[in-house]
Amino acid sequence: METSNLTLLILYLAIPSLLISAVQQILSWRKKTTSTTISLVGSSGKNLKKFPGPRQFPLVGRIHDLPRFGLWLKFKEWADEYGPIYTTSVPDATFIIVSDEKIAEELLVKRGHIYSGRPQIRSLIGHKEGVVYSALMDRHDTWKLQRKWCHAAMAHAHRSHFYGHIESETRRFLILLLLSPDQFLDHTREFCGRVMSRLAWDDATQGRLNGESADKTLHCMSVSGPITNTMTPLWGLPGVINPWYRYEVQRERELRGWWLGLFRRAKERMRRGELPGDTWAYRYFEQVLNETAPVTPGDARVPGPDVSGSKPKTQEGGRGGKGEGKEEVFEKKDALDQPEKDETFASCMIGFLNLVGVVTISGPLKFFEMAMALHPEWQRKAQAEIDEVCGDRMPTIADFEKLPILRACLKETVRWRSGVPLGVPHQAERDDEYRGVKIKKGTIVLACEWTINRNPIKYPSPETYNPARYLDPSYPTFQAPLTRYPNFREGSSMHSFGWGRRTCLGQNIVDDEMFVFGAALLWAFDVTPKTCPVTGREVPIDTMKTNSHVILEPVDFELGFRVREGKRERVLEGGKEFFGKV
Ligand code: HEM
Repeated sequence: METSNLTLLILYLAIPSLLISAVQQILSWRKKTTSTTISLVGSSGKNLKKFPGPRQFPLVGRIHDLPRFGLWLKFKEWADEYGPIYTTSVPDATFIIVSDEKIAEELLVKRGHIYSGRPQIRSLIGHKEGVVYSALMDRHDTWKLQRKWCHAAMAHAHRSHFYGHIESETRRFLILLLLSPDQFLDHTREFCGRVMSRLAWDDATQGRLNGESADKTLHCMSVSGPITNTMTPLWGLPGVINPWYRYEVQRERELRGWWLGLFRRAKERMRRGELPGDTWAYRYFEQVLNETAPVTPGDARVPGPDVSGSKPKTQEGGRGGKGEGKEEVFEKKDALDQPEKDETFASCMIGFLNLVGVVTISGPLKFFEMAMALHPEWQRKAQAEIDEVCGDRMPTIADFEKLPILRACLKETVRWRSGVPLGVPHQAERDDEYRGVKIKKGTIVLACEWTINRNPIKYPSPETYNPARYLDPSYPTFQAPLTRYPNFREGSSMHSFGWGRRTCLGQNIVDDEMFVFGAALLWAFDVTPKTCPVTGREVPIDTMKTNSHVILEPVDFELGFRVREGKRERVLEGGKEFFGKV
């Protein structure tokens, strides 16, 4: 059948479902109008308040002028018009959009016991229930177990500064940049994918796939993704004529199968005593052997105590753990024969942690590369600092305290071009009232990061890329001592990582990974805009051109990377671990 015929057939079949949904909408709208009218007149006879916001239209709310791409820009425009808290709606959902840190704090942190659910993303199957995407689950036992485990695993790895994986992958990245600078966007994302895959399974070869898979998943969960995320009634079409549903079933099956395969391969290596101790998989299997691993809720076994303080199985700078405790592992190997549902639970828990850590970091790193090219004055300041501290050796996390200018450049990058510009939506788990306004269970509360980052009082001249905000005491975001601040774990501007019970679990690795990558890049290379070989002019960079997922990466821009004097040999030397003699 030709595509156009197929489209006609789909539309033809979709019409009854859309009509039914429209009738349902009218009925529920009438019901809502009546109850809203009643609730607007309180027992005292006074009108009750409601939040300001754009005028809502019957059936559609404001769906017609919510762009599928760059939604945060529209939310900022409305914030300028309606203030720091306003309401809007689309069919099936009411939103409260918050653009002020204090209000977000009051709702999402102080009232975290109410506002910590996650709203339904239409095209992502069963995400609220679990077990696949912990960041998108409602606040139930599966989420609690996964969050607790991931939190402890991340904290444990951070104490060893991620076992040197970041430095080692950075050395590989630098050599790739030397060899094929035009592919810097791919190299940057692959770097992030490899760090995560090493941490998860000791399998860096999955790094590229990790990025691609994260990209596909993000597409499916974004407003800009499948049309069924906005035209939600289409999701109700029967499976045979529902290409979006069929695609999603297949995609999720592949994702889970891939994670389970990696999990089982790691388990086999654990049985043979060959899995390094510097991986999250090792940590989990060790807990299974000690019967303290978290298991699927409802399982007869109860999860044991948090074992994050257990002795690390790595040695400084080395792989460690290989073969350690080998005999004991063999003796107890039957304990690793788990029910499939426990394997699914654990493989998704580790798999998702590994997936979420790829583009969340590669987006900000790509923006950092862009910012350095556009602001050579800041690049030079950061390089002067790096040269003084590190000289001929590549920077490592040990240089953290001594490189505040570099840290300020990184921190300002995440403010200037947010990686998660909408924030991640929270959902009211029950009815509530805030500042005299009733908020219904199910309302979606969005603290819009893009707008919060543009508060002119906290961030004067917010559109300007200005790392001095974190270095100069005259700015409201400055914090001392500069040996410690700015960073991505604490202090000012932590709103970038979300709120309350759902706060990001990746802050530690963001802090280490962005620091080492940024410092090493500027140590080895000068980053410039690209010069067109034909015209000799600079190729313009559109700093707003990004994908439009919930997590942003800049796209379609070119840069030049010139190895700095005396650094070529050093870079080649550092890459030997991966490439031998290049
Ligand atoms: C600059 C990079 C990053 C930014 C800006 C960021 C931001 C965020 C935000 C805004 C949320 C939602 C918080 C909320 O709902 O209020 C979140 C959640 C989360 N992040 Fe990150 N993130 C980053 C990197 C990472 C990394 C590298 C990892 C893991 C390796 C990670 C793991 C998570 C997880 C697991 C959640 C879900 C928490 C939950 O729902 O319980 N993030 N992050």
